[in-house]
Order: sequence, then C-alpha cells, then structure tokens
Amino acid sequence: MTLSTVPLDTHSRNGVAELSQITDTHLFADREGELLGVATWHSCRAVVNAMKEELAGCDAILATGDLSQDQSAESYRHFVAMMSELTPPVFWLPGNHDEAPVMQAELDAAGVSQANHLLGEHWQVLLLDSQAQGETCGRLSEAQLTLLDTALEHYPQHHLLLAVHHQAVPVGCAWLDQHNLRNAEQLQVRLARHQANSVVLCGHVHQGFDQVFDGIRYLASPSTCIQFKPLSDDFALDYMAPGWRQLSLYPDGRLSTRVWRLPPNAFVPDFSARGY
Ligand SMILES: Nc1ncnc2c1ncn2[C@@H]1O[C@@H]2COP(=O)(O)O[C@H]2[C@H]1O
Ligand SMILES: [Fe+2]
Repeated sequence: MTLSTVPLDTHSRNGVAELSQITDTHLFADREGELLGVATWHSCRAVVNAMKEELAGCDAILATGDLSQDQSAESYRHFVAMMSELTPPVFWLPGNHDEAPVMQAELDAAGVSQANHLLGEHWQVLLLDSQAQGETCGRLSEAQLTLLDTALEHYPQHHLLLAVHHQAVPVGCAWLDQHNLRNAEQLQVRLARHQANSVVLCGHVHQGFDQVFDGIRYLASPSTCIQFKPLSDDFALDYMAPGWRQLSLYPDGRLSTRVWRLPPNAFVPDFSARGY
C-alpha cells in the first residue's frame, strides 16, 4: 500500500483550499429502504441537493465511510450517481458498514478517484482506512500507519487534514465510544511529532463535534440520515436534521469549518428505536 497522490488544486481565492465532507449515507439497494424510520436515499438526495447550492469554489469532496447499509453494489451505484452530479472530485474511505471490495469495484467503475492523498501548496489531505474486519470499532493497520509515516516524512511542512471513519478521541457518548478507533494513540504519537498543524476529521458518530486535544483538532460531522444525540451514555437519536460539513484550509494552517443542515424536522427518525 503506497500513497496515491493527486494535486489539491485551490480554485478559490488566495490559496485557500475549500473542501466538503459527506458521511454515513447508509444507502440501501432499495431507494425506499429505511434506517430507523429514515429513508436514507431520500435524505441523502436532499443533502446533496442542498450541498449543490454551496459548492461554488469547492476543490474536493471527502466521503468518509458507511456509504452503504446493506453492502449491495446497487447502494454504491446510488451513491456514485449522486456524486456524479457534483462538479468537484470525490475521494472516499470505507466505514465499518462498508464492504470494501464491492465499494471499490463500484466506485472504480464510476471513475471516483482512488487517491488517498491530496497535496496542495500548504495542506495535504490523507484518507486512511480504519475498517477492522467484522467489527464495529476501528483500527489502523500497520500498512495504514505507514501511509501516515510516509506522508509526514515527505511533506513535513504541510499542514495535515487526516480523514478516517472512526473517532480517535471520545465524543462523550459511552455507547458510541466503545466503537472507537482502537489504536488511536498510534496516530496521536505520529501527529505530535508533525511540525505543521494536524486536524483529524471523522464520520461514524453522526453528530457535529469540534474539540482540541493535545494541540490536535478533532472534527466529526452529521450523517446524511439519522443523528445520534450528543453526550448520551445509552443509544439515543437526536432531533437534529441531516447535514454535511464544509472546511476552508488557509495557507497559514488555520482551518475554519461549519456544519450545514437541512431544515428542522426534515427526515425525523423513529425515536422508539433502541439500536440497529
Ligand atoms: N444500541 C446500540 N448499542 C451499541 N451499539 C449500537 C447500538 N445500535 C447500533 N449500534 C452500533 O453502533 C454503531 C455506530 O454507528 P454505525 O452507523 O457505524 O453503526 C452502529 C451499530 O453498529
Ligand atoms: Fe460507522
């Protein structure tokens, strides 16, 4: 496994790289398929429609896993069909619900980039695979950690946006934090040695999150379908609407970001559900 690098062209002003993140679409082969009362194709459709309005100047879109709920080829085709409506190139990594070979085949066939490293003038974006076969939690293999080592060795002055499906720090939901990135410290020791800024971006937790631990900023983002309630020990859904994240990467290493959401009460889930 080697770095597959593509240029991160900054079409926007003053060398600022503009990215968007879409995550945890949980699509089914059947467009009417529901996850806890939310028809995930329809909620993803609505998010993508809303995203389109905000993509002017966007340089790349990051899809951070759990794209499928049923691991079907058709579910990935639905994803690709929606992404093909967007102008910026899309880059992806797998989540615990994904079936990586099926996903890879479908995304390859559709020409979605397999690159795992985007290199701009001041920033690099690295997409890592944290899937642990058959498990809900995540783990970075030696091969994935080597990718990180290589990126940091080759581009020590570049600020790093590291995208990975699982959360590397607790988000404060006990039931979700048991499904975390198990060897997060392997990542953290490497980022601590990096001379430039590091920001870690994940999906998986279906909620907005933005906190700094030991000088590293950790971001998580809403799903395009169901949302999990922040700071709940037991499984709990949230009233917040589906959404996505927008990120601006500045030449001096600053990163500004915001979460966009559909209007309140769009795609209300079944609040009696206790899990899936
Ligand atoms: N009630 C529950 N308790 C613990 N884990 C759960 C529960 N319900 C679902 N999960 C798992 O937690 C995961 C969190 O997000 P995912 O979409 O990856 O998939 C979810 C399920 O695999
Ligand atoms: Fe997940």
